[in-house]
Amino acid sequence: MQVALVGITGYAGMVLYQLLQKHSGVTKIHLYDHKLAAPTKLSHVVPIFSGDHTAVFPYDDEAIISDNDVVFFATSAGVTAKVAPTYLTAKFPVIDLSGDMRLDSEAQYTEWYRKPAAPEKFLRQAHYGLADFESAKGQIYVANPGCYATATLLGLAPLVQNDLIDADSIIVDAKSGTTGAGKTPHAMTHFAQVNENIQIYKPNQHQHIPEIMLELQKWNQRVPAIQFMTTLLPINRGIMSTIYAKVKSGVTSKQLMAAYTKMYQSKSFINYTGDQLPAIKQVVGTNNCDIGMVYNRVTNVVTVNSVIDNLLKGAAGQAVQNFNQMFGYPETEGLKLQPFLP
Ligand SMILES: NC(=O)C1=CN([C@@H]2O[C@H](COP(=O)(O)OP(=O)(O)OC[C@H]3O[C@@H](n4cnc5c(N)ncnc54)[C@H](OP(=O)(O)O)[C@@H]3O)[C@@H](O)[C@H]2O)C=CC1
Ligand SMILES: CC(=O)N[C@@H](CCC(=O)OP(=O)(O)O)C(=O)O
Repeated sequence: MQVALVGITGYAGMVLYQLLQKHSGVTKIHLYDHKLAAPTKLSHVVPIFSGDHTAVFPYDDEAIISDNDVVFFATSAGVTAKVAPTYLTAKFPVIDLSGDMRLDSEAQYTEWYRKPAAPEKFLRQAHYGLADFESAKGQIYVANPGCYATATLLGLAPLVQNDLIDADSIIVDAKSGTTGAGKTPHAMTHFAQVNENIQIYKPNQHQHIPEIMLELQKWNQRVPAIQFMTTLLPINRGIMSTIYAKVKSGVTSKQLMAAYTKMYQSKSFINYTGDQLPAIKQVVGTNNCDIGMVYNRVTNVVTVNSVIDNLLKGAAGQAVQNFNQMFGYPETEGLKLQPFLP
C-alpha cells in the first residue's frame, strides 16, 4: 500500500515513519509538510534522519488523494478540523493522531481545545479508534485516541464494563513524560523546569476528559464524571495512569482479578500484571499497555496502574494497530517491538 504521512517533523510523526518503514504491507511512504514550497530531502527537513534522502513534499490534499491509499495525520490540534471534510467527502481513508475528530460535538471541541471545530456532521462520521475495544475495520476516518485517554480507558475498562465500582468514585492521577507535549519547547517543558521537578498542569481542564467520558458512558451509562489530574514527569517517554475507585458493595477481590484476567487474556498488546504494579520502563519502546491492580480491604479502594509509551501505544503504535484493522493486516504487523533496555 502507498501511505501518506503529514507531520514528519513532529515527535509522533517521526516514530510513525519508523514503524511504517518496517510494515510488510507498506510499499511506499509519501511524506508531506505544510511549511515547504518545493520537495526537499528528509535529511534536510529533519536532521535526525541524516542518512534518509526521501523527498518531503509540500502539503497538497489533491496529491495525497491521488497518489496514496491512506493518509496519517500526525499534526497539531486545529489542522485536521479544517481538512477532514475534504477527505470524508472524498471517502479517502484517514488515520488522525490529533484530537480534532475525537469528540462528536463542535461546542465541546471548542470548549476543551479552544479552537474552531470541524462541522458536526463530519465530527459524527469519525470513528474513535481505541483499537483494543473498537475495530476500525470498514471505517473511513479514524480518530486515534489521546495518550492519557488510552492508558486511562484501558485501565478502567474491566471495572466499568463489569459494573464493579461505585460509578461516581473514579479518581485518575495521570503522569506523562515530556515528549507528550510535542517538539516545541515552552516554559513548562524547558529542561531547567522539567529536570529534577514534578509539576501538575491543566488541573481539571485536560482536553482528554471529554473523550474519556464519551467512551466510559458508552460502556456504562451510570458513570457521571471522573476526577482527572495530569502531571509532567522529568522523563522523555511514558505515561502512568494511576486510577482509584471505591469497589461496589459485595464485590470481592477475586471478582476484580477475574475481570482483568478475562478481559485481557486474549489481547495481544495488553498485559495484566496482577498485583505487580507496572513501571513505565517496561513498556517504553513497545505498543503494550501493562496494567496492575491492588485492592485495599481497609478502605475498600481498588488501585489500578496502567502504563504505556505515549508515542507508541499513545500515538503512532495505536495508529498502526488501527491501520492493520482498517486494511485487514494481522494485528501485530509492524508492532512486534521490545522495550528499550536497560
Ligand atoms: N506526543 C504525544 O505523545 C502524542 C501526541 N498526540 C497528538 O498527535 C499530534 C502530533 O503530536 P506531536 O508529534 O507530539 O506534535 P509536534 O508538535 O511534535 O508536531 C506537530 C506536527 O504538526 C505539524 N503541523 C503544525 N501545524 C501544521 C499545519 N497547519 N499543517 C500541517 N502540519 C502542521 C508540524 O509541522 P512543522 O514542524 O513543519 O510546523 C509537526 O510536524 C498532535 O495533535 C498531538 O496532540 C497524540 C497522542 C500522543
Ligand atoms: C505532557 C503533555 O503536555 N502532554 C499533552 C498530551 C498531548 C495529547 O495527546 O494531546 P491531544 O489530545 O491533542 O492529542 C497534554 O497534556 O496536552
